[in-house]
Amino acid sequence: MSTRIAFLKGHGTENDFVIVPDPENAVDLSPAAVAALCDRRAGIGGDGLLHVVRSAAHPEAKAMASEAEWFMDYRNGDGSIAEMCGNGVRVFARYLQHAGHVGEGDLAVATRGGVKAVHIAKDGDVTVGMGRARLPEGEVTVSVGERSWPARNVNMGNPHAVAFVDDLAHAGDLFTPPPFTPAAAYPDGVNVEFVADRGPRHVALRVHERGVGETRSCGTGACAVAVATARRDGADPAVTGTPVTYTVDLPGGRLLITEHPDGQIEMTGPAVIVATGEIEADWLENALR
Ligand SMILES: N[C@@H](CCC[C@H](N)C(=O)O)C(=O)O
Repeated sequence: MSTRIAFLKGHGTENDFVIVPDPENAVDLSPAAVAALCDRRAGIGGDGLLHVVRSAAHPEAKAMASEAEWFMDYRNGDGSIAEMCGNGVRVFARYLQHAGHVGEGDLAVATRGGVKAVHIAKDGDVTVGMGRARLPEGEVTVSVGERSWPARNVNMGNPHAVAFVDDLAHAGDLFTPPPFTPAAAYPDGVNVEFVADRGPRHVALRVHERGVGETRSCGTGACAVAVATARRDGADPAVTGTPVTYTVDLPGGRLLITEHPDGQIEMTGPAVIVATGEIEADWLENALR
């Protein structure tokens, strides 16, 4: 008889994830297995996968176990590993609540980008403390087809290139990675955000996610965009002593990003569990042949 592996499906502003609860880290999730599960036609489908493991049971998270019981082992849809996923943390927290591991209020989640403070509000929104942005110096250029734009290099634990455009349609087809220069700016690839103004402290973006393609939302991308836009507009909370909040519209919904005077960034938005099910282990084995 075929064994089955429990899974859930969830999304945060339509950045969607296959969720695999595996407290003792017993499920073998090779890059090929993750890519098969995230395949939208032959698998379950998702931009990425959230492997839910007790921190104490994962070699990369053991050191964080005293601060955070659960580790978000995040994978991109192509099976690659990323340092951080902002929407993923919110959906991960929603899963922990759904499974009865935590209630509303505050919790800590271990990630490859460190321990993140999360708040599950009564109204359903989930806020995550994303840490500080790093803004490496240097000129970066990104291209789509014949067009090129200067971009701001912003690191939110994972790398981003933020380009301001007049019209989001100019970014064209973002399924394939937009080429960038210089190559040395992003030795491990990059997430690319195209941003257009919508009003005071209000922007809209489209994104190509490294290891995925064009997605309908990217949490770290929204944070990178808020910081890049604030600096472009001459707003730096570290200088003024006043927090700055940007409304960021993405194809899949809206995120609110606040940067505090100490540089800490908070992101708030929805996180939804859509379905629960079982993966046929035989199917997965065959898919990997
Ligand atoms: N969707 C995520 C970002 C996921 C990681 C990214 N594709 C990378 O490779 O860095 C988010 O919500 O932040």
